[in-house]
Amino acid sequence: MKSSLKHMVPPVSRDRIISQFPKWYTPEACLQFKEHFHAQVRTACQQSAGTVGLKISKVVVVGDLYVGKTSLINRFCKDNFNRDYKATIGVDFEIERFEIVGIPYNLQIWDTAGQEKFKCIASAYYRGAEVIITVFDLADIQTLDHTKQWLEDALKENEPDSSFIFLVGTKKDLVSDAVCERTEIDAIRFANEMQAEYWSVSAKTGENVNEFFSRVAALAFEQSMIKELEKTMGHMAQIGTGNLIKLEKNLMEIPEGNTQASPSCC
Ligand SMILES: Nc1nc2c(ncn2[C@@H]2O[C@H](COP(=O)(O)OP(=O)(O)OP(=O)(O)O)[C@@H](O)[C@H]2O)c(=O)[nH]1
Repeated sequence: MKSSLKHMVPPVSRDRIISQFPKWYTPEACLQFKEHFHAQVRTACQQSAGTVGLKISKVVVVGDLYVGKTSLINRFCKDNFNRDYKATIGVDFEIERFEIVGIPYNLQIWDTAGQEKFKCIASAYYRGAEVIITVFDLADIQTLDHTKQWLEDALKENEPDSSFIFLVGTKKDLVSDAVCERTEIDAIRFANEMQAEYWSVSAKTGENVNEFFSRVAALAFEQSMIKELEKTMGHMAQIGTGNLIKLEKNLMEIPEGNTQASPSCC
């Protein structure tokens, strides 16, 4: 059995540096099509590099038991893979360090138990998730059917439209390309209904795992920077006049190519 909350002190690891906006897996189910960080975010990062405090975003990973949630996280955070199954008891978490456009940034990744008997413990940790990752097994199509329920449960604990949602098919190494392509058609339909971005990955081979988490980190980081800039702009408007000025356009509405700054599906 995997222990719950076993390490309160995260292991020291090297920062993962992201300077370009990582690409989506498929344009048919992607949250944002842009190729660059938002201009205002880039400028703010350059101006404040070395002076801002550490930023952190919470990620929760949910899905049926045995779909490979722990393996996905372990492949990314520890670059290892264990063939033996050890059920997660309740929850566990890892912290992964990034440097995005010069700013230090952490993802706090919560691994939750898929077993029914641990569900009430795990669901207590859903709150405040900037990212919800719903996982299914590409080799077990039934687990895809259950992802909507997992997402619904996680969304109940969070403010509406406050989280980026990802749908991830695991164990890509276990299915042929033809089966993977067929399953992806259903998965992409699910992802669109869930307003999620879709990825197929393998924890065993590592295929798409780093690319996927880089995408998660970049989207969550940019979103948190935009929120902070909006707060600062609102604050400056208040200081400037002594009265509350309602900003006509907020940063989220500034068009930049086909950027979608809010967590919604294209
Ligand atoms: N071939 C293959 N096996 C995988 C992959 N990912 C996970 N597995 C195997 O699937 C089994 C379940 O993996 P876990 O990561 O423990 O599943 P989980 O979703 O965390 O399960 P719970 O903790 O019970 O919720 C293990 O035996 C893993 O070795 C993968 O990408 N490829």
